[in-house]
Amino acid sequence: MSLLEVKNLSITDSRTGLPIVQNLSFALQSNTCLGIVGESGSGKSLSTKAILGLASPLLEISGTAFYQGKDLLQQTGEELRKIRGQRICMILQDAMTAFNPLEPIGKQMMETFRENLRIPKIEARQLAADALHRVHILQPEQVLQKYPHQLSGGMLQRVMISIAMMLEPDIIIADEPTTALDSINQRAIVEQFKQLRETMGMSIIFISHDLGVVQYLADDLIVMRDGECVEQGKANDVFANPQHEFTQYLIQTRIKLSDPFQASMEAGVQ
Ligand SMILES: Nc1ncnc2c1ncn2[C@@H]1O[C@H](COP(=O)(O)OP(=O)(O)OP(=O)(O)O)[C@@H](O)[C@H]1O
Repeated sequence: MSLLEVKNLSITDSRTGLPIVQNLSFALQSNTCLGIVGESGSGKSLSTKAILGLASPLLEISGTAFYQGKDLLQQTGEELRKIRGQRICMILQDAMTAFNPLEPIGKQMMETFRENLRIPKIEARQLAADALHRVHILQPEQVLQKYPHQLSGGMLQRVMISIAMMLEPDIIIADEPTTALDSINQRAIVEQFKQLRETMGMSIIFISHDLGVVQYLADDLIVMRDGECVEQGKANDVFANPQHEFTQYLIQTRIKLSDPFQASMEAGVQ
């Protein structure tokens, strides 16, 4: 049985009546990575946000998204908040917006752990330090004292991933987590996602423009254009033998854009 099964997800702008996403269906199996690629504005982010109840209330959402016997599209805000904190985590492209700029990173990590894992303060503090250690952040105690603006984008991404690691969700949805990073940081983050799956058994939905990264990480692939899925299948098959002309075009043109990532992979830079 699939961990998450989305059927006929459609999203319409209720102000204009215009469809934004149409009849998107996919299944996420446990301990696999599903890559979602497609051009900008094709509805990749919005589809996953809608599933988690994070889309604007001005959008009309229909279809089903079953997770553990529950249709996420029918849950209350409170139930979805619980699921988001504990079972399905979302990691955003711009890590800076995920943190409160006015509080140190460590305090924010502790609050997240205390709320979702129901552990005492002292344990939460230790967990925050352990979390940073897990993602190879040196001198974690010092980093815990820092405010978000004092850390680089790559570092904040790692912090977000480390929080997700400790919460041990079933699913991590990563929305272009490497787009804002240079190739060395990109490589490190991609390796961390790989580890999440391999060592912690999580399932990942990985949204990206970078076909090289997706090819490296994904087991299954969805290709979106103009709010519709134009092709889906096993990632290896799609990359080896793309059927839809849009996928062929993407693979021919976009794979070149991931040259810096490929080069860093070949050089073995960590
Ligand atoms: N609240 C909203 N109201 C109306 N339209 C919206 C809203 N949010 C997003 N859209 C539109 O939905 C479409 C899909 O946006 P989405 O962010 O999902 O694209 P995307 O494929 O993730 O693109 P990118 O790769 O640039 O992040 C876009 O045309 C966007 O303008």
